Amino acid sequence: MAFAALELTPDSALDSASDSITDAAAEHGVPHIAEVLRTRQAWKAMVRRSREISMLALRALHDELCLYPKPGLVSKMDNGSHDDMDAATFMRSLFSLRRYFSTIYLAGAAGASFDRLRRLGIDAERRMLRATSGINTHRGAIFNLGILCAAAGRWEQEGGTSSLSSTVVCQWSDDIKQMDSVADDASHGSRACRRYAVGGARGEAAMGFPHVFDVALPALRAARAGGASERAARAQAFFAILAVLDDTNLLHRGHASGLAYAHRAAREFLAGGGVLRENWPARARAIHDAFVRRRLSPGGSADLLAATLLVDRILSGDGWQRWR
Ligand SMILES: CC(C)(COP(=O)(O)OP(=O)(O)OC[C@H]1O[C@@H](n2cnc3c(N)ncnc32)[C@H](O[C@H]2O[C@H](COP(=O)(O)OP(=O)(O)OP(=O)(O)O)[C@@H](O)[C@H]2O)[C@@H]1O)[C@@H](O)C(=O)NCCC(=O)NCCS
Ligand SMILES: Nc1ncnc2[nH]cnc12
Repeated sequence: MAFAALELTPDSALDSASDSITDAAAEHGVPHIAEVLRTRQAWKAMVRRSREISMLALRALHDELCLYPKPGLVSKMDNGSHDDMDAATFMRSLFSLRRYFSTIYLAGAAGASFDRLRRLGIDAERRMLRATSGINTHRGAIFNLGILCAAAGRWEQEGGTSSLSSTVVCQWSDDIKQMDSVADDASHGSRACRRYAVGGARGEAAMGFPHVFDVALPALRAARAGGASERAARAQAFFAILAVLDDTNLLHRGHASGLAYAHRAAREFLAGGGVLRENWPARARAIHDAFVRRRLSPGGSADLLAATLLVDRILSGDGWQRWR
């Protein structure tokens, strides 16, 4: 997938011209013009960084889609437990979000309220539904990765001193918890949260994404360190999430027994050596087929895998150009 087409031509020529004007203005005693130009330069750097973050979020969603086997879920190999969507649906959805992630990064950098983030998320969901003819592909991802992009904006503005997870909690946890009191009863997820007393996406975000930072990211990095391929490391991270997450999609479709079945299958896969076993793709494929037979689809686990791949790249300094 060449995201280069979406990458903007670096405006380094304009940057160097602007730098020389700034220096001249400062030298000849017109500091306010220099300050204006410096502010303009800082803003342009932030916009460039927001586009890098957007590309990282789109790559994370694309990498999640492409991972196979991924029990019950859509990939480019098959549609998993779904009759209403395929990989093309996810690709249309993913590209409809390219401006959303950069916008919400800038909103976070500017210290936006949760209400502002919420409105951006709702607008993004509207664009997603238009792109997918009404299919819910990434509603949870809009929420999960949107908050993490906003947190990245805030965190980078503050110099990266605290942690991304604590930035989510400090900035928006109370507001996210308040969402419960006005939850939309119509959604599968909010009904599952109430019926089974689980936190769902809101609970995960309000706690600073523990399944990303404390479960999946360590599993991803340990698998890489153990010599696993990138595909295998991503599969290991996915199964680590699936083994423990209260995924409301699993509860919605499979009820408590479906969630327990999914947890057990993932734990057995990991206990059997996970991806460090030679035949892991065959074992993962057997679990995928069993989920499809049961119509189970862990969409929340898929979202948190994408969130993990995004966070991994942000924390590893991945980006097209250093923005400062
Ligand atoms: C904040 C909301 C998104 C909360 O939505 P909801 O009330 O529905 O509650 P949840 O189910 O908890 O979350 C919604 C989606 O989040 C994913 N998810 C599920 N469990 C978890 C979890 N434990 N942690 C994190 N994320 C989780 C999941 O999304 C993915 O699955 C969907 C696709 O799968 P599918 O099976 O097709 O789903 P359905 O169509 O529902 O089922 P079928 O009909 O096919 O059987 C897809 O969305 C994936 O992303 C959950 O579905 C909501 O209140 C909201 O959007 N608020 C407004 C926006 C906002 O506040 N934004 C804040 C700033 S960005
Ligand atoms: N690959 C996928 N298949 C089904 N639902 C999903 N939700 C997020 N990613 C998904």
